Amino acid sequence: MTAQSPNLEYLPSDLNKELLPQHVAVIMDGNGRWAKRRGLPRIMGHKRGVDILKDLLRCCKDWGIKALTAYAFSTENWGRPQEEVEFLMTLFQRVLRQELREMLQENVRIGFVGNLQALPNALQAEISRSMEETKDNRGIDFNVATNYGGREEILQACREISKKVEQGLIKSHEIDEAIFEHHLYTNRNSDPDLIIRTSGEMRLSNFLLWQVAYSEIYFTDTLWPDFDRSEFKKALSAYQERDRRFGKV
Ligand SMILES: CC(C)=CCC/C(C)=C/CC/C(C)=C/COP(=O)(O)OP(=O)(O)O
Ligand SMILES: C=C(C)CCOP(=O)(O)OP(=O)(O)O
Ligand SMILES: [Mg+2]
Repeated sequence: MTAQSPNLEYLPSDLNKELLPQHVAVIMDGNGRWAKRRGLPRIMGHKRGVDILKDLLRCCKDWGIKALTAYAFSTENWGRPQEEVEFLMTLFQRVLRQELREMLQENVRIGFVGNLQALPNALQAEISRSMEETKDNRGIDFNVATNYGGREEILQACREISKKVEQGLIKSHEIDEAIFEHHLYTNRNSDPDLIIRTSGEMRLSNFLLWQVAYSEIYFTDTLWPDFDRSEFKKALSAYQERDRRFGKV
């Protein structure tokens, strides 16, 4: 996209630029199984998963996709062994620190969605810094869902709106989709056009429950650490075959 990108990746000629999703969301599942199959500790799958995510972000930006949202840690993932949780929190922090400069150069606007106050303080500080420093970038919106749960997001929106009703700032009959969406974590982007879940599981696992109302969903058996550009291209080709009717005929 940008003139200064030295290794700009062009959109494959068999994909239609006019029919690209504006917003892609990914459930990056299968890291643990990928590692296990290689006799490696699960965390090696997460490490490799970071490289895949970085490449996907670059690809989305080069191909003209406006927003990428990645599910990195669910509200239920706290139930994993403590050492895996700790590894993930440290990994998020380290990757943010290491990649910030490049994200600035690449015109990426970073966002985080989820209950961020419950994250370790050092990670919260890194999150605030990366969001602040990239806030004027417009190349692509990159949202990381961390300590994110769709149900929790809906509940906190209800609480915020109820408070405003109590304070007389909103009347209950005025609550509509626009007001509700304004109180969701994801309020800076339109709903995802395409949700991709890797690893063969066919469920949403509490991801973007409100926002997926009319998203196209693509499931693949490929594990996240193997989800390279050619896999992404397959997902986009499948998306371009879909007939999005939005309830109309
Ligand atoms: C900075 C940043 C955004 C980094 C992203 C790192 C990353 C790839 C996080 C995903 C973590 C996760 C719980 C993946 C699910 O695979 P799983 O562990 O459930 O795998 P399994 O289903 O095979 O057990
Ligand atoms: C990808 C992330 C961050 C969460 C969903 O994957 P999980 O592995 O936690 O989901 P379940 O298979 O347990 O539903
Ligand atoms: Mg999993």
